[in-house]
Amino acid sequence: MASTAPSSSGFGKKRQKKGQRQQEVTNVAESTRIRIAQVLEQFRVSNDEVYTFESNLSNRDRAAVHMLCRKMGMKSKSSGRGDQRRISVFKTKQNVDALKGKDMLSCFKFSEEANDVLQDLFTRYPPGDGETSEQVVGKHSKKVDKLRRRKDDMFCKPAMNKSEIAKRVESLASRIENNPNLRQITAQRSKLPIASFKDVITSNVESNQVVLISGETGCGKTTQVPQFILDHMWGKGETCKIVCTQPRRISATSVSERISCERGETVGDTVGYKIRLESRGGRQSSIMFCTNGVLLRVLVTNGSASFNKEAPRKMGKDDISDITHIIVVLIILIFN
Ligand SMILES: Nc1ncnc2c1ncn2[C@@H]1O[C@H](COP(=O)(O)OP(=O)(O)OP(=O)(O)O)[C@@H](O)[C@H]1O
Repeated sequence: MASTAPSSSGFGKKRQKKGQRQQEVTNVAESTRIRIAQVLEQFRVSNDEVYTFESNLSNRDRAAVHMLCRKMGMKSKSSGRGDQRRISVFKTKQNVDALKGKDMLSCFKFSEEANDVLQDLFTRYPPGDGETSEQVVGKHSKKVDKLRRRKDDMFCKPAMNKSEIAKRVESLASRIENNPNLRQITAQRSKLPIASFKDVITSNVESNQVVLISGETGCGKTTQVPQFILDHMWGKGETCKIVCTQPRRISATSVSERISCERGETVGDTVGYKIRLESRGGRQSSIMFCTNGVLLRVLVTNGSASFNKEAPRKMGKDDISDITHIIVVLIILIFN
């Protein structure tokens, strides 16, 4: 429980001030917070060292900038008086270093300890995604490496330009218009509880690295969220690769079938899957369903190619560097 008792100590005052700031930030309109986050993110990935906001920000907006800056590991300072008060944002050395290595962002780095745990886990239980244990821990030939690399383009972004994306969007709209069955499915989709959260979800996904979505069973998390993101990206004329994990192989295949059906397509077109011994779609699929094991293996082997010393795998970054969104299913059970 938060204490509201006044305190004369410096620490108490600091905490009080922090609490006030947090309160001010929660009072800032969501659209303003998103806009500020976008401006800060653009600055963070730019080569600029300082960014100064216009003097038209209110006290609350500036408080939001301070808070978001701290969250993003940057520094901020206000200067000037009255109407001329402005807030400037500065990068720290860590930001600059991270930026220098931004090509490496898609590579997951594990601590020594985590590497040991994962190595042990994968040696005992090699992830089953179609390879036999022998292939995972056994000898590795250049030929197998080459073949695997070619096969793994299913995690690459579809190569589509703006006009191809526009054609896809138009073709979906005309399929819905001309097919009564699809029209009915589309009408049902628009009545799902998650439908009214489409914009909130896409704007949050846009301005945050991690977004947690929780909703009742059947509200539409699994089938709708990947499509919200896809339609949003296509709406901007951008291609994407959305990888969604499912706890079971059967759910990975059935959900990809369901979403394909909702779009009047067959599996392997816009939506595909990759599970043990089987896959549909590939590079051309913008949404890929796979088991947690498949994704983990791809992330781990790319994050640390020499992670398993017995079987150094040089898969190259191509496997994951194209993934724009990862949707992981978390099942949280609440017992009363
Ligand atoms: N194969 C299917 N055939 C017909 N309707 C389906 C099918 N799969 C899903 N639906 C419909 O789509 C709705 C949304 O399902 P979805 O799986 O996206 O919900 P969810 O929020 O992910 O549920 P859960 O938390 O149980 O995974 C369901 O209410 C159901 O009516």
